[in-house]
Amino acid sequence: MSQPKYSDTKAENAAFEAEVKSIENWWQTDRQKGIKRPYTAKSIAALRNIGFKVEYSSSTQARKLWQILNDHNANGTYELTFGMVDPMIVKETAKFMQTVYVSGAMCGISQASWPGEDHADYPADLVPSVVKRIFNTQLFQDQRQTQLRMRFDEKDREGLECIDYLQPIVADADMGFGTLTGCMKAARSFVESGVAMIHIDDLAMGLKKFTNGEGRTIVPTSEYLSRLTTIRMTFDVMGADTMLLCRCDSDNAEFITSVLDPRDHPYVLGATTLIKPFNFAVEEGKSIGKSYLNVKKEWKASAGVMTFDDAVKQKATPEQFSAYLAEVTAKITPLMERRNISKRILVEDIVWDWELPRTPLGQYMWQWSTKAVIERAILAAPLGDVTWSRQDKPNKKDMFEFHSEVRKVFPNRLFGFGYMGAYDFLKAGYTQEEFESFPADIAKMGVVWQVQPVWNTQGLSLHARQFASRFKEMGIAGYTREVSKPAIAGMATDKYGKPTARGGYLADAFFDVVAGVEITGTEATTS
Ligand SMILES: C[C@](O)(C(=O)O)[C@H](CC(=O)O)C(=O)O
Repeated sequence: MSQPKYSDTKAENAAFEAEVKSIENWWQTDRQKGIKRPYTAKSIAALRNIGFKVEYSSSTQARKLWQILNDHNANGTYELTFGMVDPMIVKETAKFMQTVYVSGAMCGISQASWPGEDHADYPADLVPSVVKRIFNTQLFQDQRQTQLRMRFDEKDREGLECIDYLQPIVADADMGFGTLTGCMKAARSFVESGVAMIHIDDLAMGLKKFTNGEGRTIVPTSEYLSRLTTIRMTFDVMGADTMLLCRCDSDNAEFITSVLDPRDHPYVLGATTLIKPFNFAVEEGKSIGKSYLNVKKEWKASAGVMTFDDAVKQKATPEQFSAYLAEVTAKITPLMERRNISKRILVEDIVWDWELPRTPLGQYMWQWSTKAVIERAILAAPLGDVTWSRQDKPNKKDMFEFHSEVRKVFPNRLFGFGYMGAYDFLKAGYTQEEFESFPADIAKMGVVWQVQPVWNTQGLSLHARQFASRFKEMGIAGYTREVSKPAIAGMATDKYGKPTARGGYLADAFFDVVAGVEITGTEATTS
């Protein structure tokens, strides 16, 4: 019979109390102390493998990233990186980039066994598996470099490049893969992959549209906060310092899945003329061959679609409306109370119905605003380490307002920002100079981690297309001239002048060590 884990319940209590204390102490560290949890250290301890501490590489990488981003924040500078999925490309960027980004969209299109658009419909461990491959390659390249360097004596080593291959990896955790337990498992896989930071957003699963003119669909604030809490709880249970980037996709969102959270009520759209439901209008439109978008536009106009507050404003005098606003903004005011307050002040019922505009997929219509995005980001911030408001297109006013308002509440907040592939700064009203200085300008507001996520489908595709066409023309002789010779010339070489790209000497070193041959210093050979 095996030994029981504890000699008696007193020993068990002592081990449990020690675990609680160690969590409390950990939460006081510089890295952790800014996070506000809605649960206790005791609850986390009660979910742990007590007395069995695993130190994850993810924590090491997260602490490194935390330092990098805080240094940028202190200096008003920034890290600008791009999306990568191929470990060998990551290796080449190590000399120039401090971080690596693994994009969900790029994994979905190029790494899943069945490719697709950015729906996060691939297996939940796909992005972690890409991160793991990249992280293992980083370790390998670092090990290869150690082996190469240790073959030289100290003086000769001075002329050899010495690269930090272990750039922290930031990865896309999309919407958290559905259920609470799904979200937990995804977070666990990310930690085990060696990731430094993941981002999670407030989008609804399965409702992303790309080209049909429909906007994004978000989940209620409460669901977004539970996703973030689930991730944070998983990190805490694992004892991982992994960073959490709270991405908010409410900018330009058009729909919300549910109206259960009163914090969302001011932004839900309702009909002020009680016509037939939008759903019916869509069916009728279909039967006579009208496009969905036209039906939507016409229906919204006939139904007088607006927020409840706008419906009140339309009926109230300016004094009545100010009195109404003063009451409803004093605290979280659900729709029912908004109705009662407006009725008391205006002495009439406001005709307004948020069920009529529901779409054939059940979404409620939503009026996005920077204020709504700011409110979400502020609620989310204490659970995470970095904030990112994803924008459909660059917008000067929103950029400034968002970051400065969040900073009024969290003065030292770190932000991330993604440059979507189709962004056109000049069309969005920026001058060329403003565009050039944009990354540095937003860094001054705390936007310290910046990314171009979709380089794979732009830069890499462009290079591949150009190379394929050139290869067709020049053949293998041209390849040697234009590709292999310059590539080899650019590689670090071993002490005998051989290029070191794939680390053949590392492979051989394992054999040498087993055979008792010394592999360091001037006696080493690299044959
Ligand atoms: C950043 C992003 O989440 C990604 O998966 O790379 C995408 C990128 C894109 O679709 O342009 C996103 O911004 O939603």
